[in-house]
Amino acid sequence: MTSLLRVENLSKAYLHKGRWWAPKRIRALNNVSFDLESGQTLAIMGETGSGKSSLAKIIAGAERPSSGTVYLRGEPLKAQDYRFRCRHIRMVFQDTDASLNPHLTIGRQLEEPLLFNTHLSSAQRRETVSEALLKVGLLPEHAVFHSHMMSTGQKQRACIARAIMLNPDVIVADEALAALDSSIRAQIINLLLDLQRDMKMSYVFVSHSPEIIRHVADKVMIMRHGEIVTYEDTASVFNKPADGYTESLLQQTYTLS
Ligand SMILES: Nc1ncnc2c1ncn2[C@@H]1O[C@H](COP(=O)(O)OP(=O)(O)OP(=O)(O)O)[C@@H](O)[C@H]1O
Repeated sequence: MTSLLRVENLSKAYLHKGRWWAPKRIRALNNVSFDLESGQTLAIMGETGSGKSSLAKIIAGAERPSSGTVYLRGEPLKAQDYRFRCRHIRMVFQDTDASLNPHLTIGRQLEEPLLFNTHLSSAQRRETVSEALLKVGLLPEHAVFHSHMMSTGQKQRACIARAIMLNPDVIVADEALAALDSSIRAQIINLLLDLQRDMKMSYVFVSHSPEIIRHVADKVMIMRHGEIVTYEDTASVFNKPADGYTESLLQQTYTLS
């Protein structure tokens, strides 16, 4: 059976240009391959610089791979096909202030994906924005707010609302919970789980927190130096860590509540 998302032999190298020395190639990803099924959550863990964000950005189309292919339902995704990818794969980031435009109302920002990707009338767009705000636990009235009028938790809810506007298949969350305090974090996790159940989305979850990963993930991928060290069911990874590196990552303490 065809997987929802297939990542095949993905590699990424960055060129670090120095002023006094020759450009240096940094290999961020090296032949990474995996499959993600519909409705499942994959968590990606690894030490700083292991390639997690590079992988997340390439899946979401925010970065181009040096080589390799991402497939959605068996169809290869082309780097230039931004509109198609936008409909199906959306990204949620840690920094809500950088993600939201301070000059536009929340409603306008949520409406944008509808403007560019649908033929809905202005009244239908307003209605869809109100529905999305309610789905993420905000009020239709928040449509006229600017981001500076909202708490960090509310801003992350607005970012999630924007991500779900086009009913995507996959949401890529890169440390999306890291900036939240623990009680808000628990609420947002529950929101994401509810949305996943209702909308049958798959998640790719980059996180440093073993506790969150244990709670949300079906599968865990452990990365090191741009390569996959482990890719297994969550229970197997936690019950029997394959190596000392995985074990040390799982022993880091973060709190869920
Ligand atoms: N835009 C970029 N330009 C140059 N080098 C980059 C760029 N993005 C990432 N890198 C390099 O690629 C490697 C992998 O970085 P990446 O951000 O993917 O790792 P990470 O596991 O997400 O790290 P962290 O947990 O610190 O976010 C690192 O050596 C990093 O310095």
